[in-house]
Amino acid sequence: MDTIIAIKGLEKTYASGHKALKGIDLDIRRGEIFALLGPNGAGKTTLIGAVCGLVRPTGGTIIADGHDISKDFRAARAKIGLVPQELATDMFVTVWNTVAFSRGLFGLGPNKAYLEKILKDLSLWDKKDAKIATLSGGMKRRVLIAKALSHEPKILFLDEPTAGVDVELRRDMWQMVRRLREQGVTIILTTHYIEEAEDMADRIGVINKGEIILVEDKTALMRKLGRTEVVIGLKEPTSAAPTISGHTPLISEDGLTLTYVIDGDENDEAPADLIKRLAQSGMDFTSINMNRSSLEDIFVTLVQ
Ligand SMILES: Nc1ncnc2c1ncn2[C@@H]1O[C@H](COP(=O)(O)OP(=O)(O)OP(=O)(O)O)[C@@H](O)[C@H]1O
Repeated sequence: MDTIIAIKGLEKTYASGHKALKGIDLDIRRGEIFALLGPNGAGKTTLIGAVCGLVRPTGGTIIADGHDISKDFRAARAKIGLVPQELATDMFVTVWNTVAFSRGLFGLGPNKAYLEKILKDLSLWDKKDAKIATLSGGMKRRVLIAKALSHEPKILFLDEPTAGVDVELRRDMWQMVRRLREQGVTIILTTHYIEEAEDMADRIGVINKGEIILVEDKTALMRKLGRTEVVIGLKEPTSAAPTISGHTPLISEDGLTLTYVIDGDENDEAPADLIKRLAQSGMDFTSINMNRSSLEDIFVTLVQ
């Protein structure tokens, strides 16, 4: 497996004495989309900050594309683009100039064709001469992304990219993320919108109280921890719940609803099989509902 970021024993204790990262070990694979999930205050921003050189770790090592962040910072940082949560500076500069300036910070010469392409991809081209202060919140977000991409990074961090963003920008953003991945860029994102991680990510990491509690392939995670509830509405109340293929249902108080729970690691056909057998048993049912647990359910269970 080709690792692009290797984090070992990473610790951060703030001056306040708060331990925000407690010995993080994490490998990010080249070319993947990795979603880092965690509740408020879990340490996501601190972890990203440490990799991007904004937070000075108090222990451990970070290697980004072969460069040690603390010993070889400039070379490591040149590989990384960061889309932070907020735009801090540059209010009176034009879109074009701020993006070109960001590129220059990495010692790269101007590349008009490249900058034009990213501005066009982000629907910012017609705003290229507008001052940042005159842009809407969504447009400012697009500028942040353009700045992060200005030096052609191999690794892109997106910290809560879609918080407070409208539907159109969210869609554009994910299209762009997919395009970048196709070009071989590795993407690490944090999000509170778990359905986005479910849609986009190849792997999921969960951080809680400064510790990584799980890193898993998304599909494997859904399979392992996800479950399906088959809810059967009955015509007549029952008190005797039929056990089918080893599954004993929960019976509602009125005896009219049976809920069978099928674990995620069972056969894909298990729910259909169960329904067929119920029908064969002669039971008279009026409705069938299937609820699959989402990544959100899995996440809440894990963090609890
Ligand atoms: N500069 C700082 N000084 C002291 N404590 C800090 C500092 N920055 C962050 N913390 C604390 O470290 C912990 C981790 O914060 P961090 O911002 O990394 O969490 P997060 O997972 O990004 O949270 P959120 O989802 O709310 O953005 C929190 O308890 C926070 O209060």
